[in-house]
Order: sequence, then structure tokens, then C-alpha cells
Amino acid sequence: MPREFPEIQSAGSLIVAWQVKNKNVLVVGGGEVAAGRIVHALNADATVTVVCPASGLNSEVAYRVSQQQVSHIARNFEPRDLDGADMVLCAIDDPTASTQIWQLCKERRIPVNIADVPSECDFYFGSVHRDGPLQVMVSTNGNGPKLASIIRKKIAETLPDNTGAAIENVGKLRKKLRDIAPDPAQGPKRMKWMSNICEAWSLDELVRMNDQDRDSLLSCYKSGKIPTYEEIRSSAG
Ligand SMILES: C[C@@]1(CC(=O)O)C2=NC(=C\c3[nH]c(c(CCC(=O)O)c3CC(=O)O)Cc3[nH]c(c(CC(=O)O)c3CCC(=O)O)/C=C3\N/C(=C\2)[C@@H](CCC(=O)O)[C@]3(C)CC(=O)O)/[C@H]1CCC(=O)O
Ligand SMILES: NC(=O)c1ccc[n+]([C@@H]2O[C@H](COP(=O)([O-])OP(=O)(O)OC[C@H]3O[C@@H](n4cnc5c(N)ncnc54)[C@H](O)[C@@H]3O)[C@@H](O)[C@H]2O)c1
Repeated sequence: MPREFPEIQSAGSLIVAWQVKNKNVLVVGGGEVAAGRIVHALNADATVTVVCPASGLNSEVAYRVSQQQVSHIARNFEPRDLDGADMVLCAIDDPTASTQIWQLCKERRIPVNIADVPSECDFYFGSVHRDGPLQVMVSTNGNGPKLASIIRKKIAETLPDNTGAAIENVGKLRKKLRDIAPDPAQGPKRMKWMSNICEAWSLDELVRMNDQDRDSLLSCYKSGKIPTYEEIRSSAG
């Protein structure tokens, strides 16, 4: 194999940032694990329905229902609950019912996660660090979920507190850049300039970037210049 091509390692997962905004996510069960699944789905702006007898809701899930953050079907799961579902997250303490739900999802080709049953999962959850637009997910591919959580915390500790704010500022800069240079033919130049700014500015400097700094920076785009933070601030006068 040519040396410059990555070697295939296999046995990994395809880690993607799945967009579920306004999509119908059905959560089966209302216990502690379901509560965690609900938070993940709501953080991604999904439309969430929980099916679970009222007596089975834990206090967190009951709270989400009472706040109308999720819709609630107060009974055990029935196959018709899958109508219109784009994704199913099952977290119940009944293995027979779980397997039935998995089979029904297979028939309908609905992606499904059955908590605790790796062989009945189209995707696994991972341990997630969130800071504004930043998400870092750790997966051990089924080998050690507790270890995933420990590693996630270690990684999070190494990140500056304001990483999320820096990313937000870069997001604003990218948006403005697209506004002033919308031509698709400018794509390669735009991308190179953005990458160079991200490399030239430290995270702390990116956090401190304000609207005026952004405008000064963007005025350099045409010439292709990559001003430093100090140059931008000293020109602000
Ligand atoms: C990461 C996290 C995400 C989340 O659920 O949000 C997650 N499990 C978490 C916690 C956790 N789960 C378990 C323990 C007890 C300690 C231990 O066993 O280590 C703890 C620790 C705790 O509770 O603190 C028990 C357990 N879990 C699975 C099995 C079945 C099996 O392995 O066969 C068993 C054994 C049951 C038994 O022995 O009877 C299966 C899965 N659990 C996964 C994800 C997927 C693989 C992810 C990966 O490998 O990276 C996968 C395959 C499917 C899925 O559920 O998606 C979340 C941490 C969130 C956080 O704190 O940040
Ligand atoms: N993957 C993980 O991270 C992880 C961690 C711990 C436990 N688990 C597993 O996840 C499952 C759920 O754990 P938990 O602690 O939330 O359990 P729990 O006992 O607190 O909750 C189970 C819930 O399922 C509901 N339920 C049972 N049968 C139902 C049905 N047919 N239709 C709708 N709702 C139904 C119950 O009313 C209850 O709300 C268990 O199998 C547990 O072993 C997974």
C-alpha cells in the first residue's frame, strides 16, 4: 500500500454528528437511562415522544413531560408508536419487549438503540462533553462505557474554559465572510483564509474577538493578508 494513504483499522464505528432537529425521536421507557437519552435528543433539537406508563416515569422524565419539553404516551409500547418515528431509543427493563421493538424497527428500517444490548443497536451512545457549539464524544466501541466517561472528563479538563466561546466567534466570522464573499468560486480562497486565521490566533484571542475586530479582519480578506490579534487591536485605535 502506498505510504501516504491511511491504513484501514476496521472494527470502529462511523462517528458522525447526526442532525435530528425537528425529527421525531421516540423514547421507549421513562427511567434513568431514558432520561439521559431525552437530554441528548432535546439538546439536538429533536421532537421527542416518550412512551411509558405514567407510574414508570422517574422525576426527571415526569418534569420534562410537565414542562411539555416532550410528548407523552402513557402506556406500554405498541407497534403503532413507530408510525412517523425517525429514530427510536429504547431504555426499558424488559428484554423480551426490547427485542420485539428492535425487530419492528429493523422491518421498518428505523435506526434504533436498545440500551445495554449492543447486538440490537444501529448506533451506540458515547460519553459527551458539551461547551456551546463544541461537542466531544468518546466511544470505546462497547468495550468500557465507564472508561468512556472517565476519558471524556480527562479530555474536557485539558480544554480552556472558553473554548465554546472561541468557536462561536469563529462561527460568526465565517458567516460574515460568506456574506461578503458569497461567490462559490471563492470557496478555496475563503477556506484557506479561515484556516490560516484559526492557526494564527490563539483560542484566548479568538474569545476576545469582537464585532469591530471581525470587521477589521474581514477588510484584509481581499488582499489575503492574515493579521495577528495585536495588529488588529493596534489598528483599532
Ligand atoms: C457512554 C454511555 C453513554 C450513554 O449511555 O449516554 C454508555 N454507557 C454509559 C454508562 C454505563 N453503562 C454501563 C455502566 C456500568 C459500568 C460498565 O459496565 O462499564 C455505565 C457506567 C455508569 O453508569 O456510570 C453498563 C452497560 N452499558 C452497555 C452494556 C452492555 C454491554 O456492554 O454488553 C452494559 C453492561 C450491563 C451489564 O453488565 O449488565 C452498553 C452500552 N453503553 C454505551 C454507552 C454503549 C457503548 C459506549 C462505549 O463503549 O463507549 C453501549 C454499547 C450501547 C448503548 O447503550 O448505547 C454512558 C456513560 C455516559 C457518561 O457518564 O458520560
Ligand atoms: N447503556 C447504558 O448506559 C445503561 C446503563 C444502565 C442501565 N442500562 C439498561 O437500560 C435499561 C433501562 O435502565 P433504567 O435504569 O432506566 O431502568 P428503569 O427500571 O429505571 O426504567 C425502565 C423503564 O421502562 C419502562 N417500561 C418497561 N416496559 C415498558 C414497555 N413495554 N413500554 C414502555 N415502557 C416500559 C418502565 O415503566 C420504566 O420507566 C435497563 O435494561 C438497564 O439494564 C443501560
